[in-house]
Amino acid sequence: MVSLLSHSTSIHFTSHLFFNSQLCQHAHPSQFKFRPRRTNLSVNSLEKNSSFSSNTQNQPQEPPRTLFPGGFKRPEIKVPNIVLQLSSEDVLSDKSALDVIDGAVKNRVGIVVLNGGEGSGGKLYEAACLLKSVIRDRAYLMIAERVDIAAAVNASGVVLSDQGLPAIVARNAMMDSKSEAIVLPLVARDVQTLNAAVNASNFEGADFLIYGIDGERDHKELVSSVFEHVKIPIFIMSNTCGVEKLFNEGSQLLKSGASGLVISLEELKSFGDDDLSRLFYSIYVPKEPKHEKVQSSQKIWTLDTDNGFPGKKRVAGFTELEDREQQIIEKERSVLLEAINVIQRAAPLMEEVSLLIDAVSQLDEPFSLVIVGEFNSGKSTVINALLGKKYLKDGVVPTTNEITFLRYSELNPKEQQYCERHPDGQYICYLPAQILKEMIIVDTPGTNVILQRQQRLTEEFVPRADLLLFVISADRPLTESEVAFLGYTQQWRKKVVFVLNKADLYRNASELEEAIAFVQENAQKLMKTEHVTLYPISARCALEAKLSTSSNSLKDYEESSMDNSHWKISSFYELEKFLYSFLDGSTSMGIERMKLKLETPVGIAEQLLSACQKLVRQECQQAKQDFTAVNELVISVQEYALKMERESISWKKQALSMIDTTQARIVKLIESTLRLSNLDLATSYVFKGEKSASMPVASSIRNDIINPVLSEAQKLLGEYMTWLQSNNAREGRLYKELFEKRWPSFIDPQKQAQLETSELLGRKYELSIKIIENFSAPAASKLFEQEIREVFLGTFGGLGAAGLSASLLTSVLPTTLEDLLALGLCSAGGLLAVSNFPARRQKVVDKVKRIADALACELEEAMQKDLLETTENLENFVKLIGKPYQDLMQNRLDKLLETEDELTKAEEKLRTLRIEIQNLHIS
Ligand SMILES: Nc1nc2c(ncn2[C@@H]2O[C@H](COP(=O)(O)OP(=O)(O)OP(=O)(O)O)[C@@H](O)[C@H]2O)c(=O)[nH]1
Repeated sequence: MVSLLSHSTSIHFTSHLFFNSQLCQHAHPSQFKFRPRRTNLSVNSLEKNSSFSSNTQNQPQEPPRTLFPGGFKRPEIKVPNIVLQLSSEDVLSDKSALDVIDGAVKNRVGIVVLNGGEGSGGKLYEAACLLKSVIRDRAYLMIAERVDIAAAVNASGVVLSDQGLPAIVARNAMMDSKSEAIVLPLVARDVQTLNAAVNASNFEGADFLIYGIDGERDHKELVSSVFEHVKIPIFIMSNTCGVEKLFNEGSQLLKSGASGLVISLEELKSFGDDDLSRLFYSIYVPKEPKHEKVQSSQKIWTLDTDNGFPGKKRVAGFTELEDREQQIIEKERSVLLEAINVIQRAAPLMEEVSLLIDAVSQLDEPFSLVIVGEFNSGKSTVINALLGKKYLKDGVVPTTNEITFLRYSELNPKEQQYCERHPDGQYICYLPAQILKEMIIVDTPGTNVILQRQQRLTEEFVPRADLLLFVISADRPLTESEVAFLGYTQQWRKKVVFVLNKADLYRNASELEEAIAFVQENAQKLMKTEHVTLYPISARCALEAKLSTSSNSLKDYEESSMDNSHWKISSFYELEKFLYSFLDGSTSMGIERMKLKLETPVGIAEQLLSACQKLVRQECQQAKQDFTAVNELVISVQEYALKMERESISWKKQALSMIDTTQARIVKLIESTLRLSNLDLATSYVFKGEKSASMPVASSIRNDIINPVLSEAQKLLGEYMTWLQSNNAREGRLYKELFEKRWPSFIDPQKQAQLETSELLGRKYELSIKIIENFSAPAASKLFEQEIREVFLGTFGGLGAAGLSASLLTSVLPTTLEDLLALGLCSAGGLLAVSNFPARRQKVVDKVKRIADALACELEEAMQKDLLETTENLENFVKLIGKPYQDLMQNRLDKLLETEDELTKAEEKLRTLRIEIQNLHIS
């Protein structure tokens, strides 16, 4: 099984090893993962996407969800592990239960199964919700039988009983409800018999089994048959009572091959953490010295395996090149580690980086030949034929359910092979076959199967392959789904060797030639190459031929195949020759192998880096747009200022017209007062001079004109200020909301709280109101009175009574001109003085106008200042709230550009490395 997690953590049993499925569903927009940012796939489209079904090409192309073709990743189950089985009553009525579970998922328990018990669906749901909130993503939460509840609480999967739903139905229903999820749901079976176990694992594609045993007999059956036939993890549920007994039984079962125990809440409470640790460690034995024989009775799970392959580490290759290869490996390791670093920084949620981490950890491993093809195409038979013995099972229905590594080991003569499930989940078989001395052969589950888990396993493994042996069955040469799968392998730029198997099915040579031409022609087109390596073979015949010879050594077989002129055998020999030549470092093929091996991680790194580049480029673009947008938003406040300026004109007009009207009224009053005919007034001024009482005109100016207009002006300016402030506050709020809505992730609540609009936009100056407040009506009226008095005095002071009496005549005459005429007639002596009267009066009028104009000017200026201060206030406010956004965006942009640069440098280093690998040659 492919491990997508760091091997450095491989031996820890519990929580942190679990794939963080929740994480997958909540990608931060600024952080990339190959996640369904936009996908909202229906079940149908999921199904279409999930396998290379024959109609794949006719479907509208969805952008890929991940680099894996189906867009899904399998959840991984770490073994050994503890499954905690609970009922809803356990969760709902036992108050201490949640604390115990919380502690357990932190340490030892990796899977929690919730049974309905006697409770209703409602109770089960309630218990599931509680459990989910406690467990979070630290362990898998599985619900027994109820797919609906599992989906509703976003559980990791379901456990089905023997009589429960078919696994595929349950899986599809879960996927339907989690259409955004990238991780496939888990489906487990609760079984009691060997048949049910085999059925669930091999035909249903269950992810793991819970196997209930009852007593000694069951125990023996388990060891002898179930563990032999079933490769998926098996967790044992025993009815043994007592902690000590359970402990002993558990440790024996673990040693025999069980993946873990199923325990109840009661048992969990009585087992301490230490007991559980002891239980797991009891199955480990000290690491055997390399090269020593592996005893099947004593499975070894070494604690210090730092990669997926326990066993000896060696690099195949011809001596002359070994040093050079080793040098390149060392350089490659450092370049790749750097690339991993950059990728993890550029796209922290890109889980595919685990492919590269795995590939780096396997740099020292032997070459891997990975056999792929549709189910039933004869992959296992091809491998058996290569190995010279029927090590792997074959059959007409899908038989390979796990990625199986075949590695070399010299076993004792009685033993054929020894297989074990590595804690990382990989299935490894050690065989004494010659060809494995130089390469690891990897058997994969067939593609185009109804069992999605198997399909995913193979897809996930493809990037790690050094060479793919693509087995095509002669009875269906190059199906549409094979074409799609081939396309996927090319996405990873894999070298592919084609095998047209079951060639014995053709009736004659011309049929065979036709099929070869067909496959070759299409493969050339698909792989866009002139040269396609294709071997038509009959693995079955080749195996039979090998088995019929006394020894399975290459030499014997060679002789036997030479004797046998039949092409069915000789063609297989050709394939074998090709593979062996591949292993010989002294030949160009051997160099080719070395290059392929070295290029595998480079290819993965290139893919990931280019995906990262694309992502970072997109983010950069987005960041630039955001940066421009935020700057534009800050600047846009100037438009608001202009708009306010425009609208303030009408306010100013109103205020000025008030002054104008007042001035006109005062002028009118002055004109009507300053008349020669206004004898009473004149007399009173002339005779009483300064001592005369306040004139009625003055109080009229003050009380009837200025005072009312002042209060009116105050009201108007108050409204003006309110208009300014409310517009400002509204606009400020709008800006604040705009920033927050548009870039919600940038908000720092603490800082934001300090930026309350009311405070920043509150009233401060109100100059225009002050101008009016400072305008004193008594002072103004006094001034006017003074002026009027002076006019009278200046006119009549020197005339005496005669002049004045003459003016009596005029008291009935209405106009000033008439006044003058009358005066002129009456007293030529007073003419000069009196004739100045209109000019004096005009002076007063002018003075009034001047005062009014000055006031108007002052007020307009103050109103303008108020306006500017308010809009500036808003501008400053917008600048202030925009600043953190501008800074953050600038920062983000700088970081992205830096990351882009780092990615480019990493790509350049990879390019150089690739060239160095390409330049490897036999000296
Ligand atoms: N006629 C003929 N049958 C073959 C040949 N090779 C394999 N078969 C048969 O094809 C069937 C499938 O073979 P397997 O080797 O199990 O195929 P597989 O690809 O490993 O199948 P999965 O593991 O299920 O993917 C078996 O019945 C084999 O006996 C061959 O060369 N000729």
